[in-house]
Amino acid sequence: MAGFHRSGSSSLGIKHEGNKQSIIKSADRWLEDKRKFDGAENLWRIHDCLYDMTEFIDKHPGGKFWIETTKGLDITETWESHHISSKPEHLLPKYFVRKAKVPRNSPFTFHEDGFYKTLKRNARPVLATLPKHVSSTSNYVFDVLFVASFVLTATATFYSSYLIGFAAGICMGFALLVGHNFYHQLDNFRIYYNDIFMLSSRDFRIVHVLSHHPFPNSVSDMQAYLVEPIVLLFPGRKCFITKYLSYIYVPFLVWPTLFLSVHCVKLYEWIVLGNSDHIEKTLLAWILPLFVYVLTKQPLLHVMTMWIFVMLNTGLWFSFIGFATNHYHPDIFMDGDKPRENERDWGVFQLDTAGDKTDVVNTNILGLLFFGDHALHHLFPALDHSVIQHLYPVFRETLRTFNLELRVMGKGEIVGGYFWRLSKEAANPLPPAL
Ligand code: HEM
Repeated sequence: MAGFHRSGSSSLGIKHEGNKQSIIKSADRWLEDKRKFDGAENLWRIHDCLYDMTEFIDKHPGGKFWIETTKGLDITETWESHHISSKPEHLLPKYFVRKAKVPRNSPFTFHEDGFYKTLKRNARPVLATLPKHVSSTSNYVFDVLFVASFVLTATATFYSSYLIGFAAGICMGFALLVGHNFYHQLDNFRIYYNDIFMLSSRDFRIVHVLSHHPFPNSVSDMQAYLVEPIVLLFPGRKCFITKYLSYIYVPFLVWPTLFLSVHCVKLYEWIVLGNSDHIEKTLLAWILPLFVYVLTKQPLLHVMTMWIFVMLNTGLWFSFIGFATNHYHPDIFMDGDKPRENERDWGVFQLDTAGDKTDVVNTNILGLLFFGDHALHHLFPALDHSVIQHLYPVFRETLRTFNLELRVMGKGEIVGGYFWRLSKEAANPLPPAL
């Protein structure tokens, strides 16, 4: 138990070195570390086969990014969960190169008669009956929040109102929470809204889509160890400061400054260290202060002060809803806890590591704003929030078939559970149960 998060060992048996990195972790380091253990031999690995997808990069209907970024990785989990139709399976043999030489660095299974594959098959006919425009609600909500964030920030600056600045921060926080819906989908222009609000679309797609989603709460989940050793979520020995003071410094210091700190590190790497990789995406964040400066004609210092104030509130709101919820209640499995003995179905693991909030299950817009319908989103991340609503009947039926339950908790329980997790050292000795 002691020092688990520092040694990087995993009760699931996953090898990864990510949590040995410095405080501000780099998404590219995560990719590098994973390549070392995936046995993909500079190709693309899916289950135990290797494929050469080079020719397919520009042809991928889900966009170039996914294939280009994942060269040299085992993409089994992401591939399985981001496609529901059987089209990709039929296409795959065309790119087959050879069998992999080493076993997968992942304990998860996708058996045809297991929970996840059964759910996927059950979902297909439901999805086929849904009209195409069903997902447009999310687009409208995101567009409105995007425009409102600009208007509120400009108004706050013009009237020097920190109250309006606070509202702008909340609005932008919601915009980023809704924006999360779009990261998983095919390449689309709306992901750049997030860059403008200081959340790098490239980094977040790696940290969240390629790392957190396939391997939630495991040593390979970069989101869970992102700010180690300041925020320690895994079981293991914690020093006095992290154990007793994180209740204070996490919500009042780490959350508000999250985006600004990462942004400053990126600027430092560019200006001082000369690393200009993807710098154009980082610089998109300056569109907002530039717009406010030109529109309001206020002194630059005032524009910058208000922008920073808005971003502090954005970080706070986004982190409060995003991090303090869903994954970290001490009853929820965290790598280091005792895992299930014989059940390694990937879908069951998603249920073991995700919690749902009582008041945002099956509520469409509320779900979109507050990270609701979390378990279903984890099972089908590429589906728009407005679409996953329609899967509840087959989801519940499949849960019954496999004698499983959806883990639903009250808001207070989830938030309290997060802070309890910050100080919890002992690993859970019993496997998770649903
Ligand atoms: C990291 C790996 C991958 C990710 C994250 C990913 C993601 C996606 C996404 C988001 C879509 C759009 C889904 C939609 O709008 O309904 C998609 C579509 C698709 N992808 Fe991928 N993809 C990956 C790898 C692959 C690979 C290796 C293949 C090769 C067979 C592939 C074949 C397809 C096909 C054929 C579609 C169209 C599916 C359909 O029309 O039903 N993808 N992918």
